[in-house]
Amino acid sequence: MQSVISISGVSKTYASGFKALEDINLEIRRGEIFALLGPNGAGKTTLISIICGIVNRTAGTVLVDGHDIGRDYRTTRSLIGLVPQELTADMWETVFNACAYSRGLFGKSANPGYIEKVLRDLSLWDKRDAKSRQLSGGMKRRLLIAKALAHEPRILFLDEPTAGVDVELRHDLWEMVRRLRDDGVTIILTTHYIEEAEQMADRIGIINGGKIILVEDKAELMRKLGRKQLVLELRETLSELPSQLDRYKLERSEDGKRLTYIYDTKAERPGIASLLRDLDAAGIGFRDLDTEQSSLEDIFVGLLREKQ
Ligand SMILES: Nc1ncnc2c1ncn2[C@@H]1O[C@H](COP(=O)(O)OP(=O)(O)OP(=O)(O)O)[C@@H](O)[C@H]1O
Repeated sequence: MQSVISISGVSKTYASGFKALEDINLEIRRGEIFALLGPNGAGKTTLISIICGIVNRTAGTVLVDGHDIGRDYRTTRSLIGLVPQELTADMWETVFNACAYSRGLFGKSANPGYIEKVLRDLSLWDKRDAKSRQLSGGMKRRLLIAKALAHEPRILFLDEPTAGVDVELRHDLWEMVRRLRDDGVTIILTTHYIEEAEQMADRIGIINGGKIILVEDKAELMRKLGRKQLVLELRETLSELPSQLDRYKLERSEDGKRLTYIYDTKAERPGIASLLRDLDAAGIGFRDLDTEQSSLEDIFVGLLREKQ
């Protein structure tokens, strides 16, 4: 698939001397939902800000739809809609006018019908004459999205779109993002909510300490690293694991009351049946058992630990 954003060799050292990004190479595919996942301070906002031309890079190149962000700033910026992390809105402007004004900033001719559609999609039409300061926090966030969409961008950046929003709005946003993607808009979202990446993304990039440590199809990532664990609550405390169980690489809890078996869900023989038989043969009884799918969170935490 063709890249809509090509980032090569991008580094950023802030004036303070802090190196926020180091040699970032990343291709964003046209029409995908790409989640940039990373802990606080990883460099997500810095990277987005560079692509949007808000922060200058120290080294490297960024092409947006084939245009250089330095040389063709006006073109690249007009292709992009940015929903910032912080709630900033022109307090005195009405919802409708704020959107119409945003559109005008990009030199697009007025199109009240389009603005109406955006506001309706975001359930803001009823509030079109309200001033921003009269909106609730969730509505302000919707307004930021409406403003970012007002000039019909082909690429939408959402920086922590659901930080501090309620579950309902979060699901509304996810639905809207999917609709935009269906219309051919490329979406890049940053998040540290793993659930968000898991729910939404086609591909996931993990960034930590200013470096991209992994980029992968979400499904592939979950498949490759997706493991399940079986936890057995033992009937009696086990002080030592009998050697005939070695091949299962069981993990014994410190208090000896629990055994954990990690298995690959894709394996032809995950080995559960034989484990239970062998436990029985070894005289180890259990009173309860539970299985857990390792989530993207486990994968993420595991990866960060590995890279440290
Ligand atoms: N203007 C600045 N001057 C100096 N350092 C900065 C500046 N802006 C950001 N940084 C530092 O760069 C690093 C990356 O910040 P950035 O905001 O890109 O992280 P982030 O991944 O978006 O974090 P969060 O999830 O908390 O939003 C942080 O250590 C931050 O303190």
